[in-house]
Amino acid sequence: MNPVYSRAEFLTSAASLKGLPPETGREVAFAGRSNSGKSSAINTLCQQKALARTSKTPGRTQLINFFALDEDHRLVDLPGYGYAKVPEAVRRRWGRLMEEYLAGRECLRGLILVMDIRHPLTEHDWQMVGWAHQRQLPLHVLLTKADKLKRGPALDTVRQVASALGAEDVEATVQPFSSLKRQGVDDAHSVLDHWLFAAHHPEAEAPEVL
Ligand SMILES: Nc1nc2c(ncn2[C@@H]2O[C@H](COP(=O)(O)OP(=O)(O)OP(=O)(O)O)[C@@H](O)[C@H]2O)c(=O)[nH]1
Ligand SMILES: [Mg+2]
Repeated sequence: MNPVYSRAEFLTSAASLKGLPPETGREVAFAGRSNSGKSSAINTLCQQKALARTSKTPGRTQLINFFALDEDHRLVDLPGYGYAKVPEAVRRRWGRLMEEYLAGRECLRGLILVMDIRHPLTEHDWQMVGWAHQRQLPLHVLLTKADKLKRGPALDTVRQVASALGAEDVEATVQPFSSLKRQGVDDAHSVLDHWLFAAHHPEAEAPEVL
């Protein structure tokens, strides 16, 4: 494991786009329904118990939480969605904040979409997929709480989700994950390493004219 993850520290919380930290380096955001296990996944991937606050009560916080791996690399815990008891005005505000963050944040290098393996691809999940697709942001799906299903049904769900995304022409990778059992940690680290730390490919850029 890349040692930067275990060195992660809370950086800041933002309630609006004005509160975002400066756009230095790269970041990867974790989005998902309330209670899907985003904060738990961040803690598991960083080998820390209480880096991101987890809760049995969904829909508590509407903040974007930033965790610094080092000066130039961040993991971002986005506010959860889909919680029925949230008032309409809060929901609308959430939509605007997410859309603007996802569309405008240039240092954002990829989106990890976290879904409970027993309830994948809700309407709001598709909205996140759509926003990522619009700016061609790489997308990786963590199907969390995989410990709640037997291996066969879990793998079936992985295939179903991959094919549902493929049918909409969305390029994405999909994996089972469990914070409880620490399942899928290496696969998720590979994706993060690639998005956050892989070198740019200079050949993909326009050649300099001498
Ligand atoms: N069995 C099991 N439970 C999990 C797993 N991951 C998270 N949970 C539980 O699910 C609940 C919600 O987890 P959180 O990580 O707080 O979920 P969240 O997506 O950050 O929720 P919000 O911050 O409200 O959006 C907690 O009670 C966790 O203990 C997992 O892999 N397996
Ligand atoms: Mg959370």
